[in-house]
Amino acid sequence: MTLETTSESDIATPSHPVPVRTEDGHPVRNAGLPLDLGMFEGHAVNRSAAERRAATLGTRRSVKKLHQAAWLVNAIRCIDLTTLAGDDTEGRVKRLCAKARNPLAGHIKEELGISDMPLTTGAVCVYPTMVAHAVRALEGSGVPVASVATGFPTGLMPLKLRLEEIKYAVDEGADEIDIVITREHVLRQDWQALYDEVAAMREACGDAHLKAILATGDLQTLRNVYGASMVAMQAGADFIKTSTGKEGVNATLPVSLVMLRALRDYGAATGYRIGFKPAGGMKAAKEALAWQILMKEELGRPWLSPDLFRFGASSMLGDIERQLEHHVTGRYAAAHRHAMS
Ligand SMILES: O=C[C@H](O)COP(=O)(O)O
Repeated sequence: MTLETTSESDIATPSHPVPVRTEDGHPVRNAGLPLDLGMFEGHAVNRSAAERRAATLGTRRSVKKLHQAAWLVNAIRCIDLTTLAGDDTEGRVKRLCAKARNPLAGHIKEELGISDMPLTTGAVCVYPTMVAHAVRALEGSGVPVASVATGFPTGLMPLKLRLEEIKYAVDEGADEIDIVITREHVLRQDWQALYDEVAAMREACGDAHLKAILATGDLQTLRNVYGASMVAMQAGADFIKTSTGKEGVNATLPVSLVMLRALRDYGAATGYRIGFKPAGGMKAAKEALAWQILMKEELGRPWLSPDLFRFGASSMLGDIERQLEHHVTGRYAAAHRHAMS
């Protein structure tokens, strides 16, 4: 099974290359930079060009039918399987973790010829008080636990408490922390305040990786999206993420394109490879295809791996499994058969 498209571009050669992996094989973490407004102020974003570019992704037949199954299996590897609901319970988290360990039914894996492939989701993503349940349920699986923190989803809490929340989630065993930024800092163009808060959050994370949720649906302009992406990376974010899933508008392809261009520009300037996580509202397998095509065409093959790419989704896995079942049997299963995703 291969991941083929009609076109692909690799990230520009960085002017300051850094090693891609550490000696023990882990990706080198972004060390950040001092705040540098010159990297984004005055940067124009052409909304209609971004929308036109995004619109072609869903319509071009750039993933041939034969390869679609491989792309869908790859999407599973990159899902942060998520539950972020007010009525979350230990039982729900345990069921989600069981699905993360074993995301695809045995007969589908068998028909696809991947029975021996160790397939899991990229992570499980939960609220801080659910982290310990997830850590226990995922023990020995290698599936990381991600926790939202910092007053998710709005972030409107004193910074001291937001930093305490990060430390709590890390102490409970979270490997990754999905923080939210203060949207007002972006809307007021107070880049120093944004930089300082994300840098403090990165420090509070310690060894846990920081994913910076920009809540792009609240940021008003694509220029703000580009600036916020750049400042989050300068402050040391390991991933930039579009949305909480709770804004009026969540992940969209045009916004993702702007974030990826920022990520590419930051990579070209520093050599650091930053991850990207579109999140919120993605439910269909065809969306998993469109986003992966975007990643491959904008950044190249390394950004098709869970080290550098995640989907934040509570209900996309079910449709992916359904499409794969159709691929191998020619029939669609009822949606409730793949309910826990
Ligand atoms: O970070 C993940 C999102 O909260 C998931 O959003 P969703 O429930 O719309 O898939």
